[in-house]
Amino acid sequence: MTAVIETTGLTKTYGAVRALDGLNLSIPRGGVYGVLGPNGAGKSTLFRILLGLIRPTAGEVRVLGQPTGDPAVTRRMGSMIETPRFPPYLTARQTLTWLAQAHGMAAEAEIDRWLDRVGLTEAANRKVRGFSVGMAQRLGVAAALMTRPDLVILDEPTSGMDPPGIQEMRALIRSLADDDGVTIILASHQLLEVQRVCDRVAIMNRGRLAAEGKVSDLTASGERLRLSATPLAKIMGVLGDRGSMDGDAVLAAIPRAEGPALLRALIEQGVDVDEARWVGADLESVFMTETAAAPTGDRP
Ligand SMILES: Nc1ncnc2c1ncn2[C@@H]1O[C@H](COP(=O)(O)OP(=O)(O)OP(=O)(O)O)[C@@H](O)[C@H]1O
Repeated sequence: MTAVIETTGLTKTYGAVRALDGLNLSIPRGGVYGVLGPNGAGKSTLFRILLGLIRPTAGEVRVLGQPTGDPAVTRRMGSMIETPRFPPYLTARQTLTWLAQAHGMAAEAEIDRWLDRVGLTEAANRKVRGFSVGMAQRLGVAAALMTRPDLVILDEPTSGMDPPGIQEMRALIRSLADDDGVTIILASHQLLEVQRVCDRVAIMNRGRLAAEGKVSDLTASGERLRLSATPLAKIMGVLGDRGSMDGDAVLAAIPRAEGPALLRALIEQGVDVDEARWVGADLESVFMTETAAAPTGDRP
C-alpha cells in the first residue's frame, strides 16, 4: 500500500492547547479517505499542516513522499478549506479562468468541462456574489480540481448544501476517485455521507488517532444479531448484559459463531423467534464509541 500521507508523532500546540498530540497516520493512495472527529479533534490543524500553511511543533510529515511546503508537492495538491471565498464581482467562469491563468493552464473547454462536472453550467455567467453556500462549495471543488492534482483535501465539502447538492457532490467525489484516480481526503461531520462515500476513515479524538480502517471493517466490528421475538423477558434473561433494546426488537452483542447456539438456547427457553438477522453498526455508533472519552464541543 503506497501512502500519500505519512505522519509520525505529529504534534501541534497553540499555547496550552495540543491540537495534534503525536498523531501517527498513514493514508493510502487512491480512493476516498475520511478524517472524522468531534469539534476540536485537530482535523483542520492536520489539513493546514499537510497543505504547508502552518508548521508542526514536533513530529514528521510526508505528503506524496516529500516534506510539506515543497512547491513540487504543492502543485500536485488541490484543496478546499472551509467555504471558499472568491471575488464577488467575478462570474463562475471568470473565476475559473482567472485561477487557470494564475496556474498557467487550462483551455476554455477545460473550464466548461469543470463547470459542467460540478453542476454550475447554468450559473456559469452569474456573479459569485449571488451564489448560495452550496454553489460556492461546488465552485471551490472545481477550483481545487482544475489543476488536475493527484491529491485533493476537502474540509466539509457538503456543508451548507441541500440533499440534491449533497448527492451530486457524493457522485462527483466518487467519480474523481474511481474514474480520474485522484486521492480524495475529506473531513466531515456528516457521518452517513462519510459512510456512503469513503473507503477508509480515520477517527481522531483530542489530536490523536482513535480508530482507523476500512469503513466496512469498522462497521462490521460492531455487528449485532437483531431478534424480533417474544417474550422479551426470557430473551433478556438468556442474553444478560449482551442484550439491548432496539425499538421492539433486541440486539444481541455476540460473535457470529455463537448465533446458532443462541437461537437454540432461545427456542429451548420457549422463545418465539419471528426474525433474526445480523446488522452492522453504522459509522455514527462507531464514532460515538471511539470518541466517548471526549466531551462534545470545542476543547478549552
Ligand atoms: N490558530 C489557533 N490558535 C489557537 N488555538 C487553535 C488555533 N487553531 C486551532 N486551535 C485549537 O486547536 C484545537 C484543534 O482545532 P481544529 O480546528 O484543528 O479542530 P477540528 O477537528 O478541525 O474542529 P472542527 O470540527 O470544529 O472544525 C481546538 O482546541 C482549537 O480551538
